[in-house]
Amino acid sequence: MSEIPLRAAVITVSDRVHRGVYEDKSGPAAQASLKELGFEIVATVVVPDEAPAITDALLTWSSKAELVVTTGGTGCAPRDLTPEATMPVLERLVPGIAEKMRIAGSTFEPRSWLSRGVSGLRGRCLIVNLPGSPKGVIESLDAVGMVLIHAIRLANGDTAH
Ligand SMILES: Nc1ncnc2c1ncn2[C@@H]1O[C@H](COP(=O)(O)OP(=O)(O)OP(=O)(O)O)[C@@H](O)[C@H]1O
Ligand SMILES: Nc1nc2c(c(=O)[nH]1)N[C@H]1C(S)=C(S)[C@@H](COP(=O)(O)O)O[C@H]1N2
Repeated sequence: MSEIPLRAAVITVSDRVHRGVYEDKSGPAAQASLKELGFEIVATVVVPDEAPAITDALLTWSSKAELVVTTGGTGCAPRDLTPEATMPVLERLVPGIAEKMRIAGSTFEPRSWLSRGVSGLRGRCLIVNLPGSPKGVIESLDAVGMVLIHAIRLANGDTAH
């Protein structure tokens, strides 16, 4: 078993959750799926659909975890800008993870193609944008769970295949 810790931070991007209009169900859904994959959840954060807040949270937690996932704000609505706030933080893209999530999602929800989420690496940390709905979170993590872990092991120097 690899010695690499599997610490994950979950960032919920939602104006309405941030304002308390409704309870965050997507963040807890991500936590549950990640725990099943063997991750320790080191942070759960809620931020509005504001680029500085999203970018700051990514910068903070990418230095303290091997995986940071965001949920929400990946769509085409005017305030959906999570991908745009994520790109400046990434050093290397891992586009296949986002592509696989969209392809897998399309079997459940044809509108999965409208998630503009990105995925990539900052140092040894893998960052992945998930869609905002709890259903989208679960479906997406189910589709890429093991791929995430392999990517993290490689990024952290465990290159055994
Ligand atoms: N964190 C969340 N918890 C529970 N439900 C959510 C969450 N994010 C999204 N959803 C559900 O998915 C739907 C579409 O996602 P959308 O991105 O519009 O929500 P949102 O990010 O909370 O929106 P906004 O940022 O405008 O408040 C929402 O109407 C809601 O039903
Ligand atoms: N697997 C999966 N992906 C999904 C969905 C879903 O239900 N399941 N919802 C789609 C919808 S309806 C939208 S609008 C986009 C963007 O959602 P977001 O803006 O909440 O991130 O995610 C898409 N991706």
